[in-house]
Amino acid sequence: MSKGSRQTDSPSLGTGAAMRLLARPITFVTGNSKKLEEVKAIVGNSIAFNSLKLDLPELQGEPEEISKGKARMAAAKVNGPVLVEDTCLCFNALNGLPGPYIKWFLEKIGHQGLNNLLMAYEDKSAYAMCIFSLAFGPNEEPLTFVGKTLGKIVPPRGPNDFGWDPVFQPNGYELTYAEMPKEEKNKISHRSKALAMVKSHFAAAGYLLQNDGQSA
Ligand SMILES: O=c1nc[nH]c2c1ncn2[C@H]1C[C@H](O)[C@@H](COP(=O)(O)OP(=O)(O)OP(=O)(O)O)O1
Ligand SMILES: [Mg+2]
Repeated sequence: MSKGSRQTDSPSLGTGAAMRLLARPITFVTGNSKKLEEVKAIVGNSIAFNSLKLDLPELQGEPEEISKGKARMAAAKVNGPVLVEDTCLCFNALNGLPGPYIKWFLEKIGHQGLNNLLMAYEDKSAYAMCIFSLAFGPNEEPLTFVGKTLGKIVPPRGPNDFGWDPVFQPNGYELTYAEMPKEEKNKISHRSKALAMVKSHFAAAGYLLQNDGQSA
C-alpha cells in the first residue's frame, strides 16, 4: 500500500460520514503514568480507549517524525490501532532545544540545570508541545495532532510530581504548571489542545469506539 493511503477503517470526513465500528479498540501506549492520568482526565468518556504501559524507544529527529515513528512501533507491538504522544519542551533562545530530548535533559541536569541553560540569554520564552499520533496499523501512515502552549522557563515552584511542570509558567499566569490545580492545567495545556483536535477528528470521522475493558 502506498504511503498515506488508507484501509477500509480509515475516516471519511464530512457530514455524510457513516458511523463505523473499528475492528479493534484503540490502545493508548505510554510508559508514563502521569501522561495517562492527564489523558484520561481530559478525554473523559468522549473517546473510549484501552491503555498499555510500554516504554517505547526514544527516537531522534523532528518532533512530528518522532511521534509518527513511535506510533508505528506501538502499532507493531499491539498489532492494532494505537494512539501515542511525544512531548517536547522547546526553548526559543536555543532554537527549540531541548525539544524532544527534554526527557534526558531533565533526568541529567534537573530543574536548576534547565534554568542554567538559559543563563546566558535574556529570552526565557519557551513552549510546551504535544504531538499525538494515531496509527491504525504498523504499515499505515499515522495521523498527527499538535498542541502548543506558550510560556517561559522559571526557577522551580510547586510540587515536583510531573516532569518539568515546576519550571514552566504558561503565558497569562503567575503560576507554574506544577502550582496550578490539575483541572486548570488540563484546560490550557499543550496536551489538552492536541487532544481537542484528536476528539474533533474522531467526531468528524464518525468512529464508534469500544473499550474492551482492558487497561494496564
Ligand atoms: O505535561 C507535562 N508536564 C511536565 N513534564 C512532562 C509533561 N509531559 C511530558 N513530560 C515529561 C516526561 C518526559 O520526561 C518528557 C517527555 O518525553 P516523552 O518521551 O514524551 O515521555 P515519556 O518517555 O515519559 O513517556 P512515553 O512512554 O509516552 O514516551 O517530558
Ligand atoms: Mg518517551
